[in-house]
Amino acid sequence: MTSGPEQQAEVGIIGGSGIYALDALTDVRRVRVATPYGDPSGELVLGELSGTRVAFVPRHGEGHHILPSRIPARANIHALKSLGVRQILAVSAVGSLREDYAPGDLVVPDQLVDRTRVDRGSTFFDEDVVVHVAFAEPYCGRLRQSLVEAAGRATTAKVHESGTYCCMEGPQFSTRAESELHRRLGFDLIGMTAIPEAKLAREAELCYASLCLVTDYDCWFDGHDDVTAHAVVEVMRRNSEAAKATLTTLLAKQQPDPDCACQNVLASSINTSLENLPARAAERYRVLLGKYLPSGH
Ligand SMILES: CSC[C@H]1O[C@H](OP(=O)(O)O)[C@H](O)[C@@H]1O
Ligand SMILES: Nc1ncnc2[nH]cnc12
Repeated sequence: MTSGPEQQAEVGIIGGSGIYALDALTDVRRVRVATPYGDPSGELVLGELSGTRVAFVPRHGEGHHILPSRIPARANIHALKSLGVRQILAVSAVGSLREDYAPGDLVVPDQLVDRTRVDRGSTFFDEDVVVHVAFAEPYCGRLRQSLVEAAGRATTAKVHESGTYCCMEGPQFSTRAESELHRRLGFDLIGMTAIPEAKLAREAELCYASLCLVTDYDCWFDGHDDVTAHAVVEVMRRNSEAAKATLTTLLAKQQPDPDCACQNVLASSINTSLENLPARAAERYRVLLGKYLPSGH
């Protein structure tokens, strides 16, 4: 683990489309963090927000050059964990699949459906150790509640307390038939990035919640323009202050809960005996499994 309090953070913030920096951070320093899973999306920005040590990473990289299928989510989450982060707040632009979730609204999703198609590196534990984490509730309930309250206090935007986020592969947006299908399947939001981020945060025993900004009605709604990338970024440009104000307000009050189930999930999830774990595996997984490794490792 990286040492020195100035190299540590309590909360990780992952920025999405339109959120490539946090201007309100003070005492800022940039760090390059190496991980067993390669390089994160870029340097991590360490700083203080509302008195909380924060580490920020824009998932698409600065200048938005990483497509959803190639986001190095394992490296991003591992890097945040190695800096001491216990909670992750993720920000995303999403399309809406229902009329009452309108562009400009904020949504804190409570459910997630994985409709990605390619291997995005969706587990840390891909050799020597087999882990099956519980994922019935993919987001941390406590952190979601804090986001909902903070958004209500910090903005005048409409805040929706729940929703099912469907993660598609992209990078192309949906056809009209797919958009209709997603609606009929009961999904509320469409995006391309919550998977594998949420799965990996759970495996890393981090509380994880997402603040979604509705940018469009995808392409199902007669009378509304079909989504384009430029339209998404333009709506984000107009509404990103609401997301940033929500984060600032949340961090002024939020305390990590060491007893949260998210932070102890591996206690009931590791199938492999760690007694005779090869040394190179212990090394690879030290940041993630440290507290479960037998002494001597
Ligand atoms: C720029 S439009 C499509 C792009 O926006 C969303 O990204 P993020 O979740 O990082 O805000 C969507 O998932 C796509 O990656
Ligand atoms: N309509 C849409 N589909 C997929 N990802 C999105 N991100 C923002 N709007 C989106």
